[in-house]
Parts: sequence; structure tokens; C-alpha cells
Amino acid sequence: MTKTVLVTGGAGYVGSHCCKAFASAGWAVITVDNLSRGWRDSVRWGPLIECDIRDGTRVRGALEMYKPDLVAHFAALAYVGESVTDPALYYANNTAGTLALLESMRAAGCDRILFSSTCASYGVPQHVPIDEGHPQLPINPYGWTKMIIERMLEHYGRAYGMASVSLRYFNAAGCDPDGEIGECHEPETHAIPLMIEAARSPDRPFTVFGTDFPTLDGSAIRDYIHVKDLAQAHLLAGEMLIRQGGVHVFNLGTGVGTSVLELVEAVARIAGAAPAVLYGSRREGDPPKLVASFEKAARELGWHPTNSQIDFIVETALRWRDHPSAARRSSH
Ligand SMILES: NC(=O)c1ccc[n+]([C@@H]2O[C@H](COP(=O)([O-])OP(=O)(O)OC[C@H]3O[C@@H](n4cnc5c(N)ncnc54)[C@H](O)[C@@H]3O)[C@@H](O)[C@H]2O)c1
Ligand SMILES: O=c1ccn([C@@H]2O[C@H](COP(=O)(O)OP(=O)(O)O[C@H]3O[C@H](CO)[C@@H](O)[C@H](O)[C@H]3O)[C@@H](O)[C@H]2O)c(=O)[nH]1
Repeated sequence: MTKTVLVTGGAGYVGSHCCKAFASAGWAVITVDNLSRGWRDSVRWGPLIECDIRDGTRVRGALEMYKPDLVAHFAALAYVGESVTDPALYYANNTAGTLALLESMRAAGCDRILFSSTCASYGVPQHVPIDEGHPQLPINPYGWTKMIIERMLEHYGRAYGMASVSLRYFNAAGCDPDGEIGECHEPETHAIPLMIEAARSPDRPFTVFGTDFPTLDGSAIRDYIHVKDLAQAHLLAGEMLIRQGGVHVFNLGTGVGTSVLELVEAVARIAGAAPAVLYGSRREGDPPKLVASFEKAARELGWHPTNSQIDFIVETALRWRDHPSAARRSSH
């Protein structure tokens, strides 16, 4: 029988790639998105219900109508800097928004959820690679909103039997290898799209935030995970949740760290043009090194990242920049 997933935030970057993966695996996909940060033309694998996750009447109506086996919850605001200057927006949208969603789910009798959490909930790591048992001490409001949601899910599991998987992504990167959808944030703050922009337009140089980190080349190290690998993990986690329920947490990363300067080199190599680079000071709240241990996801979900070589990440991101939808958006 066809399984159904209701995807909040399905018009966004990670959400739309997951919609494609679920649809390719034969699931029916319904997107709920208010398009505050998403794109109507990224919703291609089922209907879009254009509404806010806090609109209890419409969300409950959608859940009662489609009776999804699972909710995959991506909808959130996700700019660290914005969360520092306007925390109220983040607590209202992310934390209160998720509470409203959970209440709509309870009212509609829907009791399984996949949640987009983040390695930003760990704060400055005490050791790397970071495993799921590492203490969580976020250093910005965005990270706190996500950590509080994880606690809500634990409590909802215990009290109401709500089954959940919190997936703590490291740095989502790359785009659909078929070139149909890609990364598009407005404004764009993520390293790889900005480096590609700089390689394409010499008048828009890329600024390296910090050259004095305690790393080999002085720039910060992150664990870049291809969005296609993330999508595959959501499928596996969804299937596991339907089989066995429970409350789970998994890191999704590769175990490999790449420095900002190594990324610049990769973009130069693959784009065939070196991005113009400026060297700036550290961005507030940026830890020197974030690298995941994904052993638990490998063991319990059978998940392995297979698309996350840096060259492939950059290659797919570049392919997307040539897509007419990406060009339309960047000319906004
Ligand atoms: N991109 C990353 O590297 C990364 C890393 C860790 C975690 N995450 C998490 O993954 C999720 C997706 O991130 P993304 O990069 O795809 O972001 P995105 O901004 O591209 O997508 C988020 C989507 O949610 C929608 N949305 C936001 N608030 C909403 C609301 N109240 N009601 C309905 N829709 C709403 C937006 O319109 C957008 O389409 C987020 O929860 C983010 O915190 C992302
Ligand atoms: O113009 C830029 C932009 C970024 N960076 C650096 O590049 C790395 C990656 O930065 P970015 O792509 O902005 O990602 P993060 O700040 O690491 O945040 C992403 O990854 C987090 C998990 O690590 C998620 O929680 C966030 O939602 C997501 O935006 C960091 O070291 C940045 O300091 C620069 O040097 N210059």
C-alpha cells in the first residue's frame, strides 16, 4: 500500500530534496509551507498546502484529509545571525510553531514525526568527532530552539506515545544530481553557493571568516553532507519509525572535515575559475571544527553517506546554478 508523508517546509532546500526522495521511493507526498523562505516551483512531487504550521485549523484539516503515515518536519527559520538579533521570531516560528504542529498531529491522531535538528545544538564541541552522547550546549538562539524541540519530542514520546526521530544534520550541501532542484536561500549566507557566486562574478568576492582558528590552515572546519544523502537518511528513518516507533536521535554527517580554504580550492578546481577571496575576521559564534560521528545511524538505520565527496558536492551545486529556476531566483 502507498505510504504518505506530510512534509512541512517542503518548498525549502533540504525539504524539497526529501520530497523527491520519498516520491522516488513510491510515497505520496504532501507539502505544507508558508513560502516565507521557500519556492513554489520547488514543490514538484505532490500538492502544496500554502499555510503556516501554526495555523492549527488548516494543518489539522490536512492531516485528517491525507492521513499521513508520517510527518517530516523541516519548516523553520535557520539563520544563526538573525536568531541572535531577533530571537522572538525564532522562538515563535520554530519552537511555538513546532508545538502547534505537534498539537495538530495529536488532534488528528497522527503520531510519527521526523525532525530536522542540527549540530548547532552541540555548541562548541568538547571533542570531535561528535557523537550523539556529546553534551548539547547551543551558543545561539537558533540552536536553542532546535534543542528545546528535541526535548519536547522526548516528552511527547513519553507522555503521549508520539514516535520521533531527530536528525542532527551537519552542513547540508550540494544539490539534486539531476539538476531539478537546488539550494536557494534569500539572502544566501552559506559558504558553497557564495564561493560559486564569487567564481562566477569576480565583483562578488568570497570572504573567509577567520584565518586564526587552531586548524592546519587556520580556517574553520565543517562536515559537509550531500543533501541527497540526507534525503536517504530520512527515508530510512521514516521506515524505521513505522516499523518500531520510539524516540530516536541521529547525527547525519560524514566523519570527514573540510576547511573553508580547502572548499575554496575545490570550487576553483571544479568551476575552472578561482573565486576572488578576501580574508576577514571570525563570524561570531562559529566553532573551529564540527565533525560528526555517524556510527549510530550506520548501525541502527543502515545509513552511509555515498554522495558526499567534496568534489561531487561542488559539482552538483554548480550544475544547479545553471538551471533556469536558479538563474530566475538570483536575478530577484
Ligand atoms: N541547511 C543546513 O545546512 C541545515 C543544517 C542543519 C539543520 N537544518 C534544518 O533543516 C531544515 C531545512 O533547512 P533548509 O536549509 O532547507 O531551510 P529553507 O529555509 O530552505 O527551508 C525551510 C522551509 O520552511 C518554510 N517555513 C519556515 N517557517 C515556516 C512556517 N512557520 N510555516 C510553514 N512553513 C515554514 C520556509 O518557507 C522554507 O520553505 C530547517 O529546519 C533547518 O533548521 C538545515
Ligand atoms: O561567507 C562566508 C560564509 C561561511 N563561511 C564559513 O564557512 C563555514 C560554513 O558556513 P555556512 O555555510 O554558513 O554554514 P554554518 O554556519 O556552519 O551553518 C549551517 O550548518 C549548521 C550546522 O553546522 C546548520 O545548523 C545551519 O542551519 C546551517 O546554515 C563556516 O566555517 C563559516 O564561517 C565563510 O568563511 N564565509
